[in-house]
Amino acid sequence: MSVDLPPLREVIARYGLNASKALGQNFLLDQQLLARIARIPGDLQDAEVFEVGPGPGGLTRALLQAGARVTAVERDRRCIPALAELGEAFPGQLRVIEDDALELDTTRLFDGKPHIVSNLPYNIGTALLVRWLSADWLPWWQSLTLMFQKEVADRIVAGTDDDAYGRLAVLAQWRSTAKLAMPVHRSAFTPPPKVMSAVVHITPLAAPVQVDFLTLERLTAAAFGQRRKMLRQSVKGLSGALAALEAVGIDATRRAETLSVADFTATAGAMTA
Ligand SMILES: C[S@@+](CC[C@H](N)C(=O)[O-])C[C@H]1O[C@@H](n2cnc3c(N)ncnc32)[C@H](O)[C@@H]1O
Repeated sequence: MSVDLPPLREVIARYGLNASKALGQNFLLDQQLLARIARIPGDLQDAEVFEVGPGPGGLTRALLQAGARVTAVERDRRCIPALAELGEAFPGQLRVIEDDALELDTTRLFDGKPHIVSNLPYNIGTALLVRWLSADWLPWWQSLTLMFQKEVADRIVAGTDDDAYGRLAVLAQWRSTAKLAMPVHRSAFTPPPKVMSAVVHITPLAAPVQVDFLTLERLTAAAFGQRRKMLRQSVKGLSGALAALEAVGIDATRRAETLSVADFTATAGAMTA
């Protein structure tokens, strides 16, 4: 849809949206880049999208222009009038909620399963991701398209051969496919952050193994908490972990980083069997 909108810099100036470091505000203003991010989840015509931290609304515009129905949660009250103005240009397509995304109950917000698309505030990005990965057995979302610091993105998509492989990779990949969709240079942001960024695209596997998420979280926290130690040392304080390793035939003298995602799910499964 082609709608005439004021340049984002003008919106920022008009509503006095000076970037706040405490709120992790690094805005994206390049509409072409934003349109590319909005294309990552696929065709969004009439799709439900959940966005955390719309700020002045750059990514929100791109999502609305792609035909999505967007529910956006923003903690910074200064952004709300700018977003209300944006909503007027796309009647019936934008719902803005002023709240802290960490406090918001998303269970009753959507009719179907939304795509979650966000340029996340870096300070809460990992916490939100782990929550979205853990919420239910069958996720309440269709896909996640999320901007992270490049170093965090690498940890999410890492395979066993990568230095970045660890707890986050296992939690992201045990029932999903996680891919690096797009690197984003620090100069694309206003103000530019110190580090590079990347967009990660996560989609649920069609037929994942069933595992208790909390058990998997505890197992990976213990195993990677002391990643250079043998498993028999690192997980010995975790009830049932050593017996589970033996039950699934994993040698406890191995280190956590040598176990595949499937090894972790099998062990967590044996711990709760
Ligand atoms: C990295 S900026 C992204 C802004 C905009 N989406 C863009 O791409 O230019 C992160 C946004 O998240 C908002 N934010 C920070 N903490 C939040 C929280 N706990 N809940 C909701 N929004 C939050 C900030 O105010 C900011 O607008």
